[in-house]
Amino acid sequence: MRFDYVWLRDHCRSASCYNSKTHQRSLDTASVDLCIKPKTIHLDETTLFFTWSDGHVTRYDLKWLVKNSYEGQKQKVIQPRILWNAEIYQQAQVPSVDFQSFLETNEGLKKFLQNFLLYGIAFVENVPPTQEHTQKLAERISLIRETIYGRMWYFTSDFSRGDTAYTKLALDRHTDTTYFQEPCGIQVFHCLKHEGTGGRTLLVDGFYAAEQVLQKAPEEFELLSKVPLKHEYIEDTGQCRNHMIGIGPVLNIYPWNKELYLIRYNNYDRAVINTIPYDVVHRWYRAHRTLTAELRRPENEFWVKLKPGRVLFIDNWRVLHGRECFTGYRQLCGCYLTRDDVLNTARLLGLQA
Ligand SMILES: C[N+](C)(C)CCCC[C@H](N)C(=O)O
Ligand SMILES: O=C(O)CCC(=O)C(=O)O
Ligand SMILES: [Fe+2]
Repeated sequence: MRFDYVWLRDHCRSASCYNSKTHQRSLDTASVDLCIKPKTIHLDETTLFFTWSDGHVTRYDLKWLVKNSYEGQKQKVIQPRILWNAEIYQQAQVPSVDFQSFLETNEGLKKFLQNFLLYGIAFVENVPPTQEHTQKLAERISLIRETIYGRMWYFTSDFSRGDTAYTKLALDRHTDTTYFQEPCGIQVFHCLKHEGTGGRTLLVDGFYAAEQVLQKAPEEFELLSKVPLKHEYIEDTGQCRNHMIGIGPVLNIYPWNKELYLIRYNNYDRAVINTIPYDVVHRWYRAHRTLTAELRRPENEFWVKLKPGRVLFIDNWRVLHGRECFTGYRQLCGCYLTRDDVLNTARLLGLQA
């Protein structure tokens, strides 16, 4: 491990530099001389001591340094996951959590969140089929993210909004709200009614597909993670007028450990490509095709029929959803959740997130 002297001064946990009650830094980092060097360095069994030229002493527990070093972080993931195709997911026999235990016990909630974090999807069973009960579930783990679609939404094939979701047509796999600078973190679906045929939900682990691209064509994975492009939502129907634009690459990775954290994939809502130069755009289409081929492999498709009482939570930064075309009357309700607040709940229950 290697540590920079400014870094070592900046992270001093002495009472005058750091408030351990609020967990906030009191030291003004801008007042640290960028050429700072310790006057003396001393090491005992467990601790490293630095005395700076003004006499201030900084001490570091060696274990703390190991944990917080760049070299240490590089080997770790922020969020442990189990990547899946249909077979892996089905074999895992991930249990659903019951409505009562989800709402009333920390164990139920923790079990649910653990599965959700690992697989990017999770179900709650025996939920009374109403919008109010669905909202209760949502508010147990997070804050509802209000969007142009409302807070809790309730939709059927009435084309009340200028989007294909509000029809009976099939929808190919995609993530939602790619046209937001920060796409919604979690999507909640509860089918309250369906009298008719078809309408099954398709789920595909986008990170599993991306991992296959990384193995087969690493330069294509790299391109998809480097090249930013736009997604756009233009609505002009009746009272609803909206124009949203979101910019970012298809694959978003942390640079220090190359861990994927967000896939932005929606071929319907992808805007005109004008952010990729001529000499790159063809390679980008090739890379996009490779990813699409992985996402479309039948063995990666997990199909479920949503039923009243069974609420589905989808990690919209990871798992793509779609639907089969349908006939008859079909009513879906749900909402989006803010990702920060789901992760907050998970961390407070002791989960790594
Ligand atoms: C879920 N709800 C029906 C409210 C919204 C649908 C949004 C559909 C949009 N094309 C997208 O993929 O973001
Ligand atoms: O109707 C469905 O099952 C899902 C439609 C959809 O993709 C959405 O609402 O985001
Ligand atoms: Fe969608």
